[in-house]
This record gives sequence, structure tokens and C-alpha cells, in this order.
Amino acid sequence: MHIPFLANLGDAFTLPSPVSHSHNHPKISISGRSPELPSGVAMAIAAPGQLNTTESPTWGSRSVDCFEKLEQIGEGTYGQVYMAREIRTGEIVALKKIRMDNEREGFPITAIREIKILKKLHHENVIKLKEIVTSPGPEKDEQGRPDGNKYKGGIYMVFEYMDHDLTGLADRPGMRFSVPQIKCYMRQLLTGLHYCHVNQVLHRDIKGSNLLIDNEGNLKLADFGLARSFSNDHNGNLTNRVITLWYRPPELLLGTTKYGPAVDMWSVGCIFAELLHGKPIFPGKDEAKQLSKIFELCGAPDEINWPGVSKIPWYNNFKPTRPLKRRLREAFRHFDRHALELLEKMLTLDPSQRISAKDALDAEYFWIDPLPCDPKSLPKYEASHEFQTKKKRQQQRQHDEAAKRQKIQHQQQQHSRLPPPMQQQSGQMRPNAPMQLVAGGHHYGKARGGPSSGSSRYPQGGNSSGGYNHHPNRGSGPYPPPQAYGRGSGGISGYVVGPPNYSQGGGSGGSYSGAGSAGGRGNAAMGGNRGQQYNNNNNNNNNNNNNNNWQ
Ligand SMILES: Nc1ncnc2c1ncn2[C@@H]1O[C@H](COP(=O)(O)OP(=O)(O)OP(=O)(O)O)[C@@H](O)[C@H]1O
Repeated sequence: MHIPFLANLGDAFTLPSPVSHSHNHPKISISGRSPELPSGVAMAIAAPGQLNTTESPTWGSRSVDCFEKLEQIGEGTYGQVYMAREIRTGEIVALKKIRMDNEREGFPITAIREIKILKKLHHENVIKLKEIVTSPGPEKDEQGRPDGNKYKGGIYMVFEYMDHDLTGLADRPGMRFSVPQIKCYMRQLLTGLHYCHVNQVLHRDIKGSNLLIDNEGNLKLADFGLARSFSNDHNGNLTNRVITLWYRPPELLLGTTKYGPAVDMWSVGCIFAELLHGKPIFPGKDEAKQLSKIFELCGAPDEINWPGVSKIPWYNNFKPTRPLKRRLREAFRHFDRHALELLEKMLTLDPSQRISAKDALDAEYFWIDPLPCDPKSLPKYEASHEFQTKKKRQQQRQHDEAAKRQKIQHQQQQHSRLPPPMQQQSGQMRPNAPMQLVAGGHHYGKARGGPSSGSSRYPQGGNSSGGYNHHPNRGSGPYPPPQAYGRGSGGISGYVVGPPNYSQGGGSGGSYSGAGSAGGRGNAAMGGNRGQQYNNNNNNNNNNNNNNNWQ
């Protein structure tokens, strides 16, 4: 397999060193350097079998054949993600295939960035990159069919496997997170991000599908394809088109190229609000609409609330034509006081006044009752990744359409063909018969979690601090039985608009109802090709009862 070398890698590979917590991981010194590469960049670009580093001699030397692909669990801009089993140990891992569709562009820079950065970051809230494996020849997909890769080979990143991503989890039918659960996830998100920021790494694509969660309740930041290192004293220009549109902060939308960790904190604010509110709060269709959604809720920026804003490149193009007051408190008045206080600080227009991850962790919200729960106390759910939940919804739609067609056919037959007495005897068409639903999800136990127990390892009921409702109208995968939770009204259609039944008093039984179940949250833009948004094909079905006409 030929992997063209990359040129012009710029400063993407200059990671500050040493990274804290790295004592177990000796400083990277790379073998097999190519003379065509900038200093320190050889590792990820050597031919298969030569991706070795001195710290881990096996990196890149093993073939993907050491793993058995079980199921596709993700489809990103830069390649497919599979759940796989290491044949020798039985360990379940995630294989992220690096897409190399365009031979001329060579090995994707995003993959090199991701590898370089992840090799340096070691933290319990950051996904662990275990190794790189290669495939020297034509490849097969999970069903053993040729996968159509025209370059007859590939490179894979091997990650620890995580059962869910936050979007997939939130999108489960009737899913409801409890207050302690939201606090628990938010605290882990902030802890992981704080670790990245102190190690001078910007993530630049924080969104639900990049927050992975395992069945021990651990949350880890993933997808460092857009991440880069930054330096506090070096105020150089950075790429402007980063971060998925809905989670992109106003300074980027206004065209700034000088930014720092505050960009990630805006995205965290969007996720936080989404968890509390039950759906994405700024689902803009394009940059202009994105900004206007932000201004309608957070007010219009001016030199008073954001000194220097008028000098940002596109300020004059986008500044609102009418005065807009900040309405965050009013729009989310049903949130708990401490949650709202923290959200205000995250969704601050001026990045220099926006709260840092470190200060957010000190916020009252995390230190008053109900406290964040212990991750281990969280219920275990059937695996749910955004890719799969979308697929299931699609299957459900197809099913519904097929059922409708059958019903129509049946009615036509009744009218035209069968004599009345036979209709009842034939039994061949029963439009109201329950349809056999395709069971989604998968049932593999993790090697480290003891013997594989399939879906039986999921409890029949959640614990007192979390839970979910299974809504009868949202299909029936192999989920645990319906379970009412907290003060929720039950029978919610999964995606609730309007004030969630989030406990004002913050009692530990309080819950927010529904979960952001957008059909997709789009991709971060970079070089223009990550900017497209999926449709939010979520139920806009209960849009009437809402106080959210700012959206
Ligand atoms: N380690 C993992 N364990 C389980 N699932 C994973 C893992 N890594 C990724 N996934 C799944 O695959 C999806 C896509 O992964 P990832 O975001 O890393 O790919 P990408 O090509 O960079 O995607 P995007 O274009 O959305 O940025 C994730 O949302 C997640 O559902």
C-alpha cells in the first residue's frame, strides 16, 4: 500500500511537552523517520509495518487481521468506526479506519493530528488510543464482502471501546437523564477538557457524538481530528472554520482567527443546555442563522458587553439590525438556579469573560445537593451510538411506510377481490398485526468486564438516580422494559419541547425529560467539507407548548 507523505503540516504537530500525568508514558521518540517530513512527524506516515515508535514497538506493526470486525458503530467524515474483537485476547475495541479516498491528498492531516495529540494525552476522561494497525491488502467489511477501498489497504486507529456516545444515548427512546447524572457527565466533560487545556490542546469539536460513555458511567472526550495545540503566549492565527455549527461560538462565527480554550467552553455550554432542555438550543442552518439564534438568546454583542467585538472581521456584516436583549434567564427560567448561573457563564458572548473549565468545576452547581452521582451507580444501557440510533430510526420509518402500503393494499383487496366470508378466514393480511421490529444494538460483553453476558447484563430497572422511559411509540429494540422515572410524567415521546420536568428544587429524584434526539448535529467545518448539517429530523411534533420561540 502506498501512503503518500504529507507536506506543510505546520504547527499542528508541535505539542507542548511534557504533558502532565505522562509519567507512565515515556516521551515519544520516533523511529523510521522520513526525510520528507517535518521534524517529529514521521510516526504516522510510514508505510505499513513501519509505524513503530520507541515507546511502543508494536505500533503499526500489527495487521488489522488481529481483529475481527463485529459491527459498524460510526461513520465520520474521516472514516468508518467498527466495534471489533481482538482475536488473541477477546478484548473488545473500536477500530477507526482512516479514510484515504483521495490519494493525491495523502494521509489525512486530521488523522495525523489525532494520533499525535492522543499519544500525548493520558487521562481517564480522554479516549485512549491503544495502537495503530494496518491492512496491507484488499479488505473486507463485517460481512466479509470487499469494502470497495480502491487503495487496497488501510490504516486503523485502535481505541478502547465505549458503549455509547452522548447523542446516541440521549436519543434512546424515552431516555431521561437525572440531575445527578447530568452533573456527573458534565463534571467528567469539564475535567477532561480542563486536562486538555492545561496541556495546551484545544479540542475544537466538542459535541454529543464526540463524548463517549461506557457502561461504567465514564465519559471520555473523543475525536481529536480537529484538535490542535496552542500556546498562551503565541497569539498566531488559527483556522476559523472549526467546531460543528450548532456548537460554534460567536467569535468564530464572526470570523476571528485568534482564539483559545474559550471556544471549547461555548460548546460545553451548548451541551449543558441541551442536556437540561432536552434538545439542541442553537440548531442553525447556516452561519448567519446560527449567529442570529445566538443573538436572540444571548443578546446582541456591542462594545460594552464585548470590548473589541467591532474589530472582529465580519462583525459589521452580521451585527443585528435591531437591539436584542439577553434572554437566557427568561427562556430557561425553569432550570435550577445554580444550573442557570453556570450556563450564563458558559454562554457568555465575550470569550475573555467566558468561564474556564477549571472555574466551572468549582461552580456551586457541582457542590450542592443533589451532588453528581458516582459514575458506577448509573444504569447500564444497551449500546447506543448516534450512527445506530439514526439507522434504527430510518428502519422504523421504512417499516411504518411498508405497513402503510400493506394496509392500503389490504383495503383494496377487501373491496375488489375477496368475497366477504373469505376475508376473515384467509388471515393472510392483517394490517393491524404487530410488525416484527428489527432488533438493533449489539450484545457483546467487554473482555475486561468478565464474561460476555449479552443484553442480560442490563438491569431490568434502573437505579434510583437515573433511568429511562421506553415509549411505546418509538419502536422496540431490545431495551429493558418500560420504567417510569422520578417525577416524569411517563409516556413522553422521547424528545420533549418546553419546560422539562426538571426539578426546580433539585431533589435527587428530579429528572429532565426527553433528550436531544436530533437526527444529526452536523459536522465541524474544516476546509469547508465538515460544515454541512444533517437535518434535525426530530420530532418537531410537540412544538406548540413551548416558551422557546427564540429558536
Ligand atoms: N472508542 C470508541 N468506542 C465506541 N464508539 C466510538 C469510538 N470512537 C468513535 N466511536 C463512534 O464513532 C462515531 C464517529 O467517531 P469519530 O467522531 O471519532 O469519527 P470522525 O470521522 O472524526 O467523525 P465526525 O465526522 O463526526 O467528526 C462516534 O460518534 C462514536 O459513536
